[in-house]
Amino acid sequence: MSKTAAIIGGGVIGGGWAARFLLNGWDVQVFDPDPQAERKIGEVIANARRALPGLTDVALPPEGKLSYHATIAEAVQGAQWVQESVPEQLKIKQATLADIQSACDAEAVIGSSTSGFKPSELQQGATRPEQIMVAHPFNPVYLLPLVELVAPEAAPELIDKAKAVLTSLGMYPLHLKKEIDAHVADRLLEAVWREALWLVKDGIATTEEIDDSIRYGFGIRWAQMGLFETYRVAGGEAGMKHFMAQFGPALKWPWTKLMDVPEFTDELVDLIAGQSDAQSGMHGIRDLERIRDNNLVVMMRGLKAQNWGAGALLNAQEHEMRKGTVHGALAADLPADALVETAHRTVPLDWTDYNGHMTESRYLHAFADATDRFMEIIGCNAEYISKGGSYFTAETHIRHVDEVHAGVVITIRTRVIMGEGKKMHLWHEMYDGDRLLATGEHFLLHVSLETRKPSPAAPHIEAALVRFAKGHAGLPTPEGLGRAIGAPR
Ligand SMILES: NC(=O)C1=CN([C@@H]2O[C@H](COP(=O)(O)OP(=O)(O)OC[C@H]3O[C@@H](n4cnc5c(N)ncnc54)[C@H](O)[C@@H]3O)[C@@H](O)[C@H]2O)C=CC1
Ligand SMILES: C[N+](C)(C)CC(=O)CC(=O)[O-]
Repeated sequence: MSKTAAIIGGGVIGGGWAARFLLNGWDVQVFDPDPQAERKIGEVIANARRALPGLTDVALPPEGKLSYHATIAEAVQGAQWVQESVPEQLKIKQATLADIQSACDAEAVIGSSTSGFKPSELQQGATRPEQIMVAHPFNPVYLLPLVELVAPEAAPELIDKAKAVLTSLGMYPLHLKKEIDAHVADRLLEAVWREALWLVKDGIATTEEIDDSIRYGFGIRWAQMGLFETYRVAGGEAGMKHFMAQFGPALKWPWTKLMDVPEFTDELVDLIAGQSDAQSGMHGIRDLERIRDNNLVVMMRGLKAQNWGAGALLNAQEHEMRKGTVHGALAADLPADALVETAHRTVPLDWTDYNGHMTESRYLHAFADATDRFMEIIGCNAEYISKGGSYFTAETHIRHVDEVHAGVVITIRTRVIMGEGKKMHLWHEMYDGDRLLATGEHFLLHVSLETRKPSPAAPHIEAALVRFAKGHAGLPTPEGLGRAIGAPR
């Protein structure tokens, strides 16, 4: 069944939602009265196409279909998810939700992107209040996984459905059981924002100095452990109680201005905007978005390698994406006489270099991942390795045949040239569609991780390897096999 999302309001946040759904294979139907909406959403989606597909090491499904509609009633037709992202004004939101409910499927999830309104406020006057929930995302919606889901009155099945959809989009639904103004994350952000305004107004620090105090320090820390886990570590061996004993008294000192809000005068707005222009005005907004996205991709892929926080979420998404596909299959599920597809992934943003194409070390990275996947296929998986058997690479030869850029989906197909006893000789071919990009020839030895010396592979692994070696022996010899760099002497 095709999956359809309706995006009502396609500004910064609606555009981000449109990209998140579209790039995960959903059809997206947009309504926004702004005549510039199509252009603006197109620019957000273009940014998302650069950044999102390379986050995981498995390619996303083919993009869905994007369409623009003249009315809300038309846009919500057939949608299983309707996301409202109109301006943060209660009256506009309530009127929009009423229009949505008069035309949408009664089974659809209606999510509101509201940063601050409670579901009970949004639901006032609604025909089916229990269908409306807060689904508060974070900018950029196509990269950041968090969605605060607030729906105290919704049926548990609707919540489960909403969680399942968001998870399938690679998002992290944080289900809050109680409604409160500004939910949880914006309460925290608001406290920091308020304090920062005071610091500028009082002439203590500039916008740039405040940003530096975040991005060179606790901002990096928060991205991986949050507040409480970070402070637990800061308590040292004595832990959280010691931390609280040490810093608890400071709560009573005048370290914050709490609810004391600076008056929002033109002077303050000009002061902040002027300092912000001086700090960042040399970059256009789309440039800043791309800088932000590059940094987020690199950070999230770093966390992915650690299998931690937002990175662990990417690994879980990838695991689901592999299920039931050739990328989750094992030897017995695959024909012995055909090359084995060991990778199908998008070239991530951080794999390119100053020449504007995939940098050479990433060819080895991609081939090494393909070898790992082939090892998994023949049974040399994490469990087997934890018991002390594995393969070490003894020799590698890579040929760079053609260029490839970030965002391109590459496929690697693998052939066993020789596989018997301890020896495994693999030949990888990397393609963009039919275009050969590179080949990788790798010779590996099975080893004991205890002695660090070559050792026989377990019988089931050798059998799986031999099966492919025999099946592949009948295929034509690949061009370039066994080649060395023929330097004149
Ligand atoms: N900008 C941010 O950082 C975040 C905003 N939000 C929330 O998302 C919602 C939207 O905010 P933004 O995207 O930032 O605003 P925005 O101003 O960028 O976009 C709002 C869009 O709604 C359209 N619009 C206006 N009236 C409409 C109507 N009656 N029907 C359909 N579309 C209409 C406008 O043409 C515009 O494209 C707000 O509730 C906001 O609190 C949530 C998370 C972060
Ligand atoms: C400023 N804001 C309240 C609209 C911010 C959010 O709601 C979340 C975010 O992306 O920072």
